[in-house]
Amino acid sequence: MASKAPFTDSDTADEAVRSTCDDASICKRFATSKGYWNDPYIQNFVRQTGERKAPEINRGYYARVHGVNHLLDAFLEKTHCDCQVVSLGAGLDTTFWRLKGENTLPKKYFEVDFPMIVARKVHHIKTKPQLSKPLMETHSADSLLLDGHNLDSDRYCIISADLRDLPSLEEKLRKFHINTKLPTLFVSECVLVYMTPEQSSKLVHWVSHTFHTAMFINYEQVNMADRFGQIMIENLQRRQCNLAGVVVCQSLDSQKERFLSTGWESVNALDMMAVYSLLPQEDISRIERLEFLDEKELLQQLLQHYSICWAVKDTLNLGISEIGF
Ligand SMILES: C[S@@+](CC[C@H](N)C(=O)[O-])C[C@H]1O[C@@H](n2cnc3c(N)ncnc32)[C@H](O)[C@@H]1O
Repeated sequence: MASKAPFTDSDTADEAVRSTCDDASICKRFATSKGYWNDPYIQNFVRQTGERKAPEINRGYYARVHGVNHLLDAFLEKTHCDCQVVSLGAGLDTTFWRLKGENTLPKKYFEVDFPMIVARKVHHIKTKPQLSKPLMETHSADSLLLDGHNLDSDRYCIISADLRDLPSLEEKLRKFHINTKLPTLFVSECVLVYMTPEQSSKLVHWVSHTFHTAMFINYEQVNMADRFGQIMIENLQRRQCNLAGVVVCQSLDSQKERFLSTGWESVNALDMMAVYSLLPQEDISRIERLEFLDEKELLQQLLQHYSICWAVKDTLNLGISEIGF
């Protein structure tokens, strides 16, 4: 009889990486409860805990969510939603429901994460009408697949896969009818940093060589070689969370190089301090009135240690290389 593989270090390491999904959604839920932005869906995935988050954390998440959404919405506009979106390491993200509510859904919205995270997400979708109802509205045929490991419908698909296993990821995306000829946006938020540089390079190389017209938005750490960056690394290591790809997070140039060396036509990168200053200032004034911020310097340091990098390959000449802040 085949015996079950023993529990390994990599199981512990992957468990620590999966737990970052809860960090993100708990922080997003807290920030929305304070009024930083509106997300009526996230409460279905995470309960409000008594734990408070510091104002600089809330502002950091505001910049992250608005920065990524700004680029994502621009891509949907340029392609008139005649496109696909693939959210890598999507966790408990709620963007599908936002886009459904705003009537800007792409042709199909894909998400990928580890099987355990997908199982949790699918369970919430099955049991919460606020999540399942919009999904059913976008689904015409009676071929909705909803098992513990995947969800597939006309417009929304959640796939269990390990992003480090490219052949398996590709097979699953094709099984769920990804169309490599349709303009496709890939999004990752603090995901590639948990893979080795070789693994993330292979992934971004595969995207640029497989999709005719594509964009990749990557939000993650930057300037990690300084003292503040070292403290961030040590804090995560204390939770057994190893940043296997941290060498790519040394600078904006090293972030860009990952894409320039893998066949993308144009690449841009900004740290989140710059993004924060380029977001609509009327809304920034509103959120800055929500909570008193004592530690202005800490906010600055935090924002200088995260970045958005976006890369484009525009074979169809849709003008997506013009997208920016
Ligand atoms: C920091 S969380 C971000 C979640 C979500 N995108 C958000 O911003 O709310 C990172 C996510 O990436 C997933 N992830 C990391 N490495 C992965 C891998 N090799 N394969 C699949 N998912 C992975 C984790 O499980 C987790 O859900």
